Amino acid sequence: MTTRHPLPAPFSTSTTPLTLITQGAEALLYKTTFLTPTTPAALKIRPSKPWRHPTLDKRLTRQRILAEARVLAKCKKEGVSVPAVLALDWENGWTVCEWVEGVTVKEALRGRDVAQEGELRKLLEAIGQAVGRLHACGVVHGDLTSSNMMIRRAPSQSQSQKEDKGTGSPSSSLEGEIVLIDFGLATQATQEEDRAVDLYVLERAFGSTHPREEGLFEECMLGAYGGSYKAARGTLRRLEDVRMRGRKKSMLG
Ligand SMILES: Nc1ncnc2c1ncn2[C@@H]1O[C@H](COP(=O)(O)OP(=O)(O)OP(=O)(O)O)[C@@H](O)[C@H]1O
Repeated sequence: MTTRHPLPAPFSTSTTPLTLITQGAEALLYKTTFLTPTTPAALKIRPSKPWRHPTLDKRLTRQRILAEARVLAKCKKEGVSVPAVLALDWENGWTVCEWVEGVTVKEALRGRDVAQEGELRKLLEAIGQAVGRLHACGVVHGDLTSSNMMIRRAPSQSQSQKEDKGTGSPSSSLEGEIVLIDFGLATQATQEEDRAVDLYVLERAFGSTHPREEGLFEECMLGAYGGSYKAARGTLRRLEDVRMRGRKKSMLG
């Protein structure tokens, strides 16, 4: 994939190849290397927005980069599984993070064999625990979806999964550590309501992206979440209110 966006220094003069992974509304994500030629890294560039006033644009870019890096640093410190921040430059709008070898939960579930129910249950429980650890340290993700969580694998496993995508072979396994990514909308929040809304966003996104797996979401993912930290049960009770409000809202159109 190529892009017309100019790369910021030092990447514009680097001899390391950059592979564009995704180009979202806010950022471009490249795979590259950092510090050593064999250390893979994820480079996230937030290009300047030509329609914004330059001063405002710089301020917003700086705020978002710093907010995301602060949350990632806090999570790392508290033992939540997230990519480590390796470097950042808010003037030029980029962050470099540790590269997570693996696939997104979305990709893994799309390529899954229906017979793998035991593995699916374990995966949903691991997601519940990962989200619980995040909430326990006072962070709300803000955009929890199956695209924003990865299953970390050994490089060889990850390669064979890519080759066997969709064949339902054993290599499309759901096993591995859950790593939460994309903290662009994350906030440091300690309110029960914020955590409940975070879960509701995930529940809705999961139901529409993975209707086959939706039935196990409550039992496995929310079940594991409920036992993952002290205030989790209260958050689950609050989730019921959030759901009710969601239903009323959709009935009223
Ligand atoms: N640290 C990482 N290691 C490996 N892959 C990553 C990493 N960070 C992101 N990715 C890959 O790049 C994709 C996009 O990343 P991310 O969600 O952070 O970018 P984004 O542009 O903000 O996306 P979105 O538009 O969905 O919010 C992910 O779905 C994942 O496949």
